[in-house]
Amino acid sequence: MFSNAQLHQKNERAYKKALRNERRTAQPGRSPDDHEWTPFRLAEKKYKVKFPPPDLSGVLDLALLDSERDGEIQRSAWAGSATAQEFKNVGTCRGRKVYCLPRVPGLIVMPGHLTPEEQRALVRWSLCDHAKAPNETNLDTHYNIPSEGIWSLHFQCKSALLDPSKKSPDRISPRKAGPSTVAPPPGPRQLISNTAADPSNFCDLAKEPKPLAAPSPALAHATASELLPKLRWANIGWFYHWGTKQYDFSRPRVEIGECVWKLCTDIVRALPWSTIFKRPEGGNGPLADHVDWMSWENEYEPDAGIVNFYQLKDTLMGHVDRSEVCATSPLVSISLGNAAVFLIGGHSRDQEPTPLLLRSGDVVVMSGPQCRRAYHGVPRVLDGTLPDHLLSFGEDLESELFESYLRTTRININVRQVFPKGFDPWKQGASEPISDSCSASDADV
Ligand SMILES: O=C(O)CCC(=O)C(=O)O
Ligand SMILES: [Fe+2]
Repeated sequence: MFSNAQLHQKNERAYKKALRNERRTAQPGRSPDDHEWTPFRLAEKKYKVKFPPPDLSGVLDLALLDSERDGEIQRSAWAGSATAQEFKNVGTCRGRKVYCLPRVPGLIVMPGHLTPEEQRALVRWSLCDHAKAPNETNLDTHYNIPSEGIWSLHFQCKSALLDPSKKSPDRISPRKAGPSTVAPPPGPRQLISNTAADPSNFCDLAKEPKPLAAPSPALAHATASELLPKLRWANIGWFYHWGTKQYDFSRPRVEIGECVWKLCTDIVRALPWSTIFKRPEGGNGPLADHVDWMSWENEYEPDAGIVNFYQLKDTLMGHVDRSEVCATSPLVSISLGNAAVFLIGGHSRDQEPTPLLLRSGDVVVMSGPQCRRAYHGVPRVLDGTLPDHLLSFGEDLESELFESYLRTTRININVRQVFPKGFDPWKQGASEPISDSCSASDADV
């Protein structure tokens, strides 16, 4: 087995062997000519390529500015460049530096914003506290996941392996399609482009039927440890309906975990908004006058979101988060675990995206009308980039399980505000939430 570092060195035997393999297995003529792809798709393709490893010299890697992170960067074979893209320091937030990218007004990057302790606490929160009922995960569409949640059951499976006096939990049964479930269309998952929500169409979108997704047919019983790598997302706050890509306001919102709610509100209150949205010297620069940043300090109220769990092979295709009625208020995005290439472009895929390297503990905020409705995606999770502080949870079994899970994982906590302050969905005609039962929705299992 060759190491990741060897696959990055052109004169290594491993590199040459992998290159020969790649040439043998490449299937010429399968993809359309490059000129048929939009600049966003081209960038996705570039960073997805497994071998030869993509060149990250055009990827802005702001961790390189921080000498405290030298070790973390040098231990992995991946690094971007601190000069790849234009950026400016616009002040501090909670004592850490804040950067903006002039190419994407409203995009805020805070490298290394979270301490190692905060990162470990958020990993625990994501897996132990959050990825379970009443929050929905992608696994719920297909399996009857017991209420303890997938992480606790995985822990019980592993404990039973080490201690024969402990009983291993029963295998998890697959769900059966019900009379009201709707099978997803055959073939690869459709990229449905949903209507952008706004206060004027909210009522119609809220009334659209949101049927339950049908489970995949013929799934076998499985252990929690077998299913854990298939955990892909856990819902936060208002329930999201994947079939229509709209929120389902007929289901009551689950409170956001206190630690995440507080972290996001502290960040939004402490950001130097007047500098971030300052019009460039002497001009009618691109920053619109109507950006409502002055109200965010008091009116920011996160109420929805998602925790994304990426295994090393997973990607998130370019998309726009347009289901929130409020199209400007800050979206807070927290990266944990392995690093990734994040692409952010403009309002169409025709605009070439800016690539950023996001590492564990980095926080990105997407705010204002240009950035909140910009195309963005994650074409690559970078293997071997887990920082040491996520390999030191402790000495007990659960700590070991966190460490081994994280070696192949990136977690992203993505927190949003659906409604502008003062907008009352029930006065607009949305049906009141009816029950607190946990239904299942479309998922990649
Ligand atoms: O994983 C990320 O950094 C971005 C996630 C994202 O864009 C989303 O959940 O909509
Ligand atoms: Fe997104």
